[in-house]
Amino acid sequence: MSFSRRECVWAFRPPCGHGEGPEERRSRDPKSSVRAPPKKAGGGGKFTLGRPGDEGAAGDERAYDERRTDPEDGEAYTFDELMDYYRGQYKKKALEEYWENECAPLRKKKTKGKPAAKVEVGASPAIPEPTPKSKAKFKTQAKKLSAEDLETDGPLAREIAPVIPFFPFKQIERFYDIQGLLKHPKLLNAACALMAKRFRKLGATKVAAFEARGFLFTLVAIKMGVPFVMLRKSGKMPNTISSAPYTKEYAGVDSICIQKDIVAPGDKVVLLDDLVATGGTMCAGVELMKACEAEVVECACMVELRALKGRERLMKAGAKAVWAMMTEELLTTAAALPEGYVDDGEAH
Ligand SMILES: O=P(O)(O)OC[C@H]1O[C@H](OP(=O)(O)OP(=O)(O)O)[C@H](O)[C@@H]1O
Ligand SMILES: Nc1ncnc2[nH]cnc12
Repeated sequence: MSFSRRECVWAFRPPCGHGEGPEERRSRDPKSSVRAPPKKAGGGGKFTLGRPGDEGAAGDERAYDERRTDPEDGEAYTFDELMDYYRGQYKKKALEEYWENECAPLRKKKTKGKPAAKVEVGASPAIPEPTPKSKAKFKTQAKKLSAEDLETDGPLAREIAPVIPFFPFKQIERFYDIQGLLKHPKLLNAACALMAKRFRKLGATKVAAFEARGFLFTLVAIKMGVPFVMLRKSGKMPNTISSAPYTKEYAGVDSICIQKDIVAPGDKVVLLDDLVATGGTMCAGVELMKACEAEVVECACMVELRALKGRERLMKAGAKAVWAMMTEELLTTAAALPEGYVDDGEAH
C-alpha cells in the first residue's frame, strides 16, 4: 500500500475548539446547575451536542431531576435511575463518567413561568416520564447482552446467523446477503448494541466504516455517541486521500478514500464492515488510518470468512486486533432460489 506524494502532504490540523473545556459551555447564570447549550462555532443549534472536539466533555455539576438518554436503549433516565440499575455492576465513578460522556442530555422544556400543565398549543411536547414498562424494557435489553455475546459466535450471533442467507452470486458459491438481517429491525438493533458495548469498552473515539455495507452500522456510532466516518470507494467524496488499489474475493479492483481532517492524529478508531473475506478492504482502511496517524483499536466485522485468511493479512499489515461477531461456520442458510434465478452480479 502506498500513497502518492500529493496525497500524503496534507497538513493535520488539531481538532477545532481545542482548549475549550466544559467551563465555556456552562450557563453564566450562577443559580443554574445545568450546562448551557453551546453558543456558536458549531453549537447552539436545535440538536447540537457542542463544538467539534468537545463531544462528551465532562462536567462536575448534576441536576438531580435531569434526564439523559442512555445510548444502550435510547431511553431517558435520571442519574439515580441509572445507578439503581447498574448497582453492583459498575463503580459510581465509572457510572458518573458514563453519564457525563455517553448519555446525551435532553433539552429542557421552556415553560416561561407558566404551570407545566398549561403548555400552549405549538409548544414542544413534554418529555415523557419513563414508565415502569420502559424501565423494564431497558433492563431486559441490557441484560440480554452478556459477556459471551461479545465473543465470536456467541448466543446473539447464533440467533442472527440463520437470517443471513447465501446465494450463488458474483461467480462465488456463497455470497452472504446482509439484506436478510435488515429485514429484522430488532436483531439489527441488538447487533448494533452489542458492537457499541464492545467498542465502548475499547475506548473508541470514532467508528470508520466501509462503503457500502459497512454503512448499515451507523447505529453503532449513534449508540456510542461518537462520530461515524465514511470510508468510500475513491472518487465519490471531495477533499480526500485514497488508498492503493486492492482486489477482493470476487473480480474487480477497488480503492477507498477518506476525507482529510475527519480523523485526527491520536483518535482511537474502530474499523467496521459487514464482512471480511480476503481482508483487502480492511487492510486499505488500516493504511488510511496510518496516514491519519490514528490508532486502530480493532478491525471489526459481522462475518469473517476465515478460510480466506484476511485476519493473517491484516495482522501482517499491522492491525492490533481483529474481531468478528460470527464466523462462516454459523452461516448455513442456503437461499431458496426462485425459478429462473441467474447470477447477475457485477464487479464494482
Ligand atoms: O475482505 P475483502 O475481500 O476485501 O471483501 C470484503 C468486502 O467486500 C464487500 O464489499 P464490496 O467492496 O463488494 O462493496 P459493497 O459493500 O458496496 O457491496 C464487503 O462488504 C467488504 O467490504
Ligand atoms: N462471500 C461474500 N459474501 C458477501 N460479501 C462478500 N464480500 C466479499 N466476499 C463476500
